[in-house]
Amino acid sequence: MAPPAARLARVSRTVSFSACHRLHSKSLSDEENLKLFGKCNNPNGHGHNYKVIVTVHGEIDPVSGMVINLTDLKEYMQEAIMEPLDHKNLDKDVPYFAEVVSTTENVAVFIWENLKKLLPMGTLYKVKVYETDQNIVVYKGEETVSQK
Ligand SMILES: Nc1nc2c(c(=O)[nH]1)N=C([C@H](O)[C@H](O)COP(=O)(O)OP(=O)(O)OP(=O)(O)O)CN2
Ligand SMILES: [Zn+2]
Repeated sequence: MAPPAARLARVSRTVSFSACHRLHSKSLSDEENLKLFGKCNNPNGHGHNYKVIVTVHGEIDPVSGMVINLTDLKEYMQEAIMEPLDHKNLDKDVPYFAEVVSTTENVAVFIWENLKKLLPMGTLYKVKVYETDQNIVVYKGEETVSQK
């Protein structure tokens, strides 16, 4: 008789962190930055209470009944999200954002790359970042093929 089919599931966990930032691109003049980013280019920055939902996918282990132990996922999210980002000035305290504009898109990529290093290979499925209740970014690790 055929063995029972493995069941695939997605598991999510949420964290919230507070941070401030300023939208400013080093590739643009001060005037261009102000025109592009408006109030978000305020030199002294502004703050958000970000919410992040991380989703992992994989087979439900028949012995443990888990795709991933949520206690482990909590620790990975602490290391990948809370420690580098919570109560930080993204642009000044997080080296990644010294050269990368601290948009929510790039915050999602930063979190993805950090988590990918910690999670079992191929299990990270989605990073969803709420900058506000209205402004939401989803990143699933996609890249375009380099033209270089
Ligand atoms: N594509 C993106 N656009 C913008 C981002 C971003 O991360 N990605 N970020 C901002 C600013 O950070 C800003 O804080 C958001 O401003 P706004 O849309 O005005 O949202 P608010 O909640 O401050 O204003 P409401 O009017 O209450 O919605 C801008 N653009
Ligand atoms: Zn902002």
